[in-house]
Amino acid sequence: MGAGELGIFGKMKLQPLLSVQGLTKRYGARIGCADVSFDLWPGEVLGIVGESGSGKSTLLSCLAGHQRPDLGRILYDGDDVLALSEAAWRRLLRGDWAYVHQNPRDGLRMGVSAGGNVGERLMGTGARHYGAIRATATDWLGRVEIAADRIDDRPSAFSGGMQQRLQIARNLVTGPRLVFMDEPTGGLDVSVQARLLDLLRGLVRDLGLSVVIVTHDLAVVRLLADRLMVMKSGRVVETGLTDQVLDDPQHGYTQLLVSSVLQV
Ligand SMILES: Nc1ncnc2c1ncn2[C@@H]1O[C@H](COP(=O)(O)OP(=O)(O)OP(=O)(O)O)[C@@H](O)[C@H]1O
Repeated sequence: MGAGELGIFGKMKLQPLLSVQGLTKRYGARIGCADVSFDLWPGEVLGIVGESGSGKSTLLSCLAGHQRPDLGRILYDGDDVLALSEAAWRRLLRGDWAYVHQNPRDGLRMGVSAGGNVGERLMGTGARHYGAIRATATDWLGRVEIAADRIDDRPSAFSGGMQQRLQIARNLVTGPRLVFMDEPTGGLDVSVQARLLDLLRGLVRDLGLSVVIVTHDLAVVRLLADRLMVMKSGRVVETGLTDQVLDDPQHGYTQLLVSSVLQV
């Protein structure tokens, strides 16, 4: 293939969107996560599962820039994100990356209206026209099944499920390419969880999102994740296609996890 032909393809799908190599984070003598490596391809959903204390949150917080790993590399679109300038980091976090917290209060501004929560993130990427921002916010509230007449209400007046859907709208309004999710359905009633999962699945599919999702709930990854990574004591013990791992687990720990013998 000549150089001209390569140019046609550019960066498109020739490299992973996210490439993680040897990521390690210790808390003193204790291991948070150790030597974690994986690639995430555009449009792929990777589920990270494991019992409490297995290192899922540590890994996610290092990936999303909430903590700095002790060792390892994180490449996003080929760029070393640990070497980015502050300004470049902020740009990434404002638009291209999104983070859905387990507790919507951690991802929303509770004193700002629902429309303001969505509009604020849009403004962070340069949107300035009030009418256009409000129209986009209204559209996004609709996409997460929040009635347009709630646009001026504060999230504190919303149910837990609505707050979580609003947090999702706030995150996705900028059209991020990479979304981190930390137990997005945790702490919700079972029926609310089912509706949220359905919504998330539709959005992920329609928008072609690349997602890293951490959960202890295997039903969540069964529905959402293309591929699974199983963690134990900070290390990856098994990876594979979701159905393969759940239906035919190879590692003893995964077998326990799947048979629900482990308290996760
Ligand atoms: N801030 C911290 N200081 C010290 N040790 C920590 C800290 N955060 C996590 N750890 C330790 O790191 C290891 C991994 O914990 P982590 O919270 O990442 O696991 P997890 O799989 O996300 O668990 P959970 O599902 O309960 O959140 C555990 O041994 C934990 O005690």
